[in-house]
Amino acid sequence: MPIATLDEFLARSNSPDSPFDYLIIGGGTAGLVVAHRLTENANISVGVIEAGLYHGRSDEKPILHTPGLIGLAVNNPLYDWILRSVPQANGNNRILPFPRGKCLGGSSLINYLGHTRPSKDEYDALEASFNNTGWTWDTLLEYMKKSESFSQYEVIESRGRAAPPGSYVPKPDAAVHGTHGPILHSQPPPWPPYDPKEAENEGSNLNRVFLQAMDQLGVPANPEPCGGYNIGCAKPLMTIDPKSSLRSSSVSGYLEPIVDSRPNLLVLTGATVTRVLFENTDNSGKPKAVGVELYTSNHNARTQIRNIRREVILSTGTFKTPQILECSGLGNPAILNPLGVECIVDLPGVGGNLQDHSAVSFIGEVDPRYVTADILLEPDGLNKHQKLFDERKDGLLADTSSQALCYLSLDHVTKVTGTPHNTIVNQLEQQSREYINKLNPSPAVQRGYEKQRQLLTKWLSERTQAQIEIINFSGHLPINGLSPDITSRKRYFTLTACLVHPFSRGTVQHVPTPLSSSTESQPRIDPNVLSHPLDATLLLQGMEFILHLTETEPYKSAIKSWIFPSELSSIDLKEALKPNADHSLKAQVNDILEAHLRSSVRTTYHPVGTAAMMSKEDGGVVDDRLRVYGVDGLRVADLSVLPYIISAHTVSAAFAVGERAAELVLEDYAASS
Ligand SMILES: Cc1cc2nc3c(=O)[nH]c(=O)nc-3n(C[C@H](O)[C@H](O)[C@H](O)COP(=O)(O)OP(=O)(O)OC[C@H]3O[C@@H](n4cnc5c(N)ncnc54)[C@H](O)[C@@H]3O)c2cc1C
Repeated sequence: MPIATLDEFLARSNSPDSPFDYLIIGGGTAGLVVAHRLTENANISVGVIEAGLYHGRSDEKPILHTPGLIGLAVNNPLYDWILRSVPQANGNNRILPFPRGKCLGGSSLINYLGHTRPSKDEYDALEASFNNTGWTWDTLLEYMKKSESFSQYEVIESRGRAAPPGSYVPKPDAAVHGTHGPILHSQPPPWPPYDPKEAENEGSNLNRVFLQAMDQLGVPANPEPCGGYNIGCAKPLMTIDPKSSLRSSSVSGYLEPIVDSRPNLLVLTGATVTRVLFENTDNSGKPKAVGVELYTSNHNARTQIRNIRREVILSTGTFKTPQILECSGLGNPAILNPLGVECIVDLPGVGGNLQDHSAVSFIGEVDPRYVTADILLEPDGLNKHQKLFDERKDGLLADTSSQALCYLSLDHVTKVTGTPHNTIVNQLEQQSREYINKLNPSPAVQRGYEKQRQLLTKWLSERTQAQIEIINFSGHLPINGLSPDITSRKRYFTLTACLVHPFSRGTVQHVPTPLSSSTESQPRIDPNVLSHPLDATLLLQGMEFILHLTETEPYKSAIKSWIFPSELSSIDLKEALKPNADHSLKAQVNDILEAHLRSSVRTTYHPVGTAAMMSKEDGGVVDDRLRVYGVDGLRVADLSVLPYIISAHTVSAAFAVGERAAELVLEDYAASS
């Protein structure tokens, strides 16, 4: 695939007859969607600048493209920015990892492949509660469909007919899935397969055990979680090509098919944009974005790209977009001035409002008859599954260790834990008032937060809105430095409780690096995890739910011992979880859970919100056409624009934001041509 050199890129941007109309910064998930759609019009010239590299077509890098190997690209500087938080006061001062894709394809090339969608109300609230015209479930559904291809209706139906009782049998609704989009979706076959002749261990699928136990707890399977109602258990769709069983990403779907055939598109890699350049910064009119400054490590120098005819579009993601805005003089003057950056537009919301799903995992050993991802860590197991994958596109490598997940309303959770709903939400008003005052001195930002808080509070009591997600991973996730014992061929489960709608808000801020430095400057990330007291209360409810799940058959019989937290092994959980349990036994469990929360809470890599699409008076950074307030010629198209986090893993939203951004740009192009 032709990637331009810096000289070629500069030559194009300086050429009098074909400079770029649009310059997209960040060739990640949403950025490549915008590049693809804009260059469908041969009259529009587009440049893309990506800090990472291009890593070849799908069959060239198993570590990126084989589903069963997910996670191996994380922490590898070839593919990952390897960002880190500041120490978290409410998490025992630990530093939390924030992986982010650094490559063409961005985070869609290193993520865990799950494809989920939020509830209808969550997308409708973008318009209804925040006045973002055209941002509703109905419009976003069309963008999600436009980005995707799903075609396995018959395969799933026939597979369902052979499914043993308790298996998850999806019933995809053709009305909510796209069939002609660039991102391929599939439902990988379960492993071990349903056919008893092929199964070495029929009845050894831990996901089935999870679903059966959930059913016992009154949480049914949701056969179509993508249609606007996501409560219940599901085995999610995956961004996996059903023919090759390889990852489908923004680079394989949106870029590779067109890059050789569209002369109006030029891609530069290995170049990190440091700031946006403006004209009219002398108060002679609105500042107008005309180019960018970038840094290339192989030249160890900064260069300027100018002459952008129409717009610069930032698609650098939730952490880098606010950093670039701040470096460009857009942000809170009280933050910019000490950094030595002249503030050209006072936008106090830049870099605030950071949200992510916080999460806590539990790990235990299960009966060795269960087929779990741990097998792939054993040389003979890996060989066997590599052969299955190479010959039949099957086995553990064709899927992501068969995740099954479940979205639960607060009502579902508290029915199981027995905690009265009131005791959870009674303190909320008072706690939130105190929280807002501490959050940010800007009245605009406080107003925006208060609007979000009202929405989140309403959703707390709705049975159609998820508050907790439980993820079942068949295997031992490498968490808190723990790794599985592979020599003795043990098998494990990891159950994770995620907080879906956190009340806490964090920040991302630029940290200056000397111009001569050879390292790229990383932002200061403070997710401020569990800073709102309700978040800890809610997450503890999710954690207690997991204990009930593990005390429910058939999950209970599958478990041999607790690994993480190991203290659970010495507790009679059956007694402790009874409604009339002995007070001191209950207190012992609560102490274990509280300590586990503080020592292991992390996030699930779904950050949003740092350039929020809200009115400027509410601390917003972009309007509903994604234009940055106070300047001309600058838009944001990535997940930093979502004002609040949704009850879904976020890649489907990133594709939808990219599709919508492209349409908005094209509408404005048509109107002004
Ligand atoms: C490890 C991991 C697992 C995940 N698992 C899932 C999952 O299973 N399901 C799901 O739905 N979601 C998942 N997500 C989340 C999802 O992938 C992201 O939310 C989504 O891809 C973000 O898209 P984006 O366009 O906002 O940003 P990105 O895709 O991150 O794109 C930003 C791009 O900008 C580039 N860039 C940044 N700064 C600069 C600069 N200064 N100059 C030039 N280029 C720059 C980056 O290198 C990157 O290519 C996961 C994420 C991670 C990291």
